Amino acid sequence: MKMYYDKDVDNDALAGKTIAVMGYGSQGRAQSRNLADSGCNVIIGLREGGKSWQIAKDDGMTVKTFDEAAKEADIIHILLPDEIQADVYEKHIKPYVETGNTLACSHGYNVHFDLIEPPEDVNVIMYAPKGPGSMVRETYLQGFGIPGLVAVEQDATGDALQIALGMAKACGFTKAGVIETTFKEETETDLFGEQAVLCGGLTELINAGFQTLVEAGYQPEIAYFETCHEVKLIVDIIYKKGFAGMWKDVSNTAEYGGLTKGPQVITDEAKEGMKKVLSDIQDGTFKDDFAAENATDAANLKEMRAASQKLDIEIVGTRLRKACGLQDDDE
Ligand SMILES: NC(=O)C1=CN([C@@H]2O[C@H](COP(=O)(O)OP(=O)(O)OC[C@H]3O[C@@H](n4cnc5c(N)ncnc54)[C@H](OP(=O)(O)O)[C@@H]3O)[C@@H](O)[C@H]2O)C=CC1
Ligand SMILES: CC(=O)[C@](C)(O)C(=O)O
Ligand SMILES: [Mg+2]
Ligand SMILES: [Mg+2]
Repeated sequence: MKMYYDKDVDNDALAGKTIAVMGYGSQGRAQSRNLADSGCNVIIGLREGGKSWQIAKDDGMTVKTFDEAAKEADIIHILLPDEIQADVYEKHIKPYVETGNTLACSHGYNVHFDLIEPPEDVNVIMYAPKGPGSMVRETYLQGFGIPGLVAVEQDATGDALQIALGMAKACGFTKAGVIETTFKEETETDLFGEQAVLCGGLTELINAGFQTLVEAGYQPEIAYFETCHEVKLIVDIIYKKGFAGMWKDVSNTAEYGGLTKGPQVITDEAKEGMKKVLSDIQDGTFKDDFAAENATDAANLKEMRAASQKLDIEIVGTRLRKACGLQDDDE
């Protein structure tokens, strides 16, 4: 495992280079502001008339169409939703990519699954934060940064890795450190993590716990505090001190109960389910499924999103977070 920190970065790696960040959403806004605050020459590529055009302008960014930004850029960093990157690349980026340019991303999905096939005479790099856009910006402003990954798929100019490290450093990631990986490893592990643990698995676990208590007749508010609100508090300990630190911080009662009953909940069957999630990612089943979903205007996703927002835990949680002054109403 090779890890890079601030000290490993050539501070001239980005000298004289114009960076076009395509997209100004969760990652685009956070990374663009970090890059700009670190002294990089950043322009933003967006579709005219979209919501983020004015947001970027209000942030003081130089905003251009995708085509204009791609024409001007030495480094084109694509921070658009994965499902639309290939279309925007083909129509608004590919015609302007020149020999020696750099194509960058923060998730290897489109390159790994050959949905974007860059020309051979450009650098193809990735630097990926292991966390959401909000934390990319928040930790940077705190003078630190979240850890991440860095990968080089193509090195046309001989300094592709240093360009990736320079951008990661400008975003704050090399303060915590970035691990060198490949587009395949980042893509497959990131998809697995968000499906089986961080987003999919965790919400199913929390909701199942909430439903179990409510169906047994306990107050929904207590069920919410116990199975959802407190998850952050426990995970914050794991984040800083690992499992051992958490087990040490909680009561012996919780430690004994957790160690004996945890495997009764996350059973071998759950582990088999995780292996199926991973094999579906590895063999392209998920990629094809996601492409089919987006070919139908993401109808199923919209239906599932609407159903999720109507869950009892969401109703109870919104009410409680407001009552406790915890509700964060930003988008
Ligand atoms: N979200 C995260 O925390 C993380 C994301 N990543 C990766 O970063 C990349 C960007 O993800 P993320 O920041 O979440 O993306 P977002 O969904 O937040 O991107 C929104 C941006 O994309 C533009 N956009 C959306 N749809 C279209 C469209 N059809 N045509 C043109 N522009 C469009 C929006 O512009 P408009 O205002 O015009 O709609 C907006 O600027 C992805 O590869 C993702 O996997 C990696 C790590 C973490
Ligand atoms: C925030 C993050 O790392 C995710 C879950 O992989 C994503 O948003 O794609
Ligand atoms: Mg991720
Ligand atoms: Mg992801």
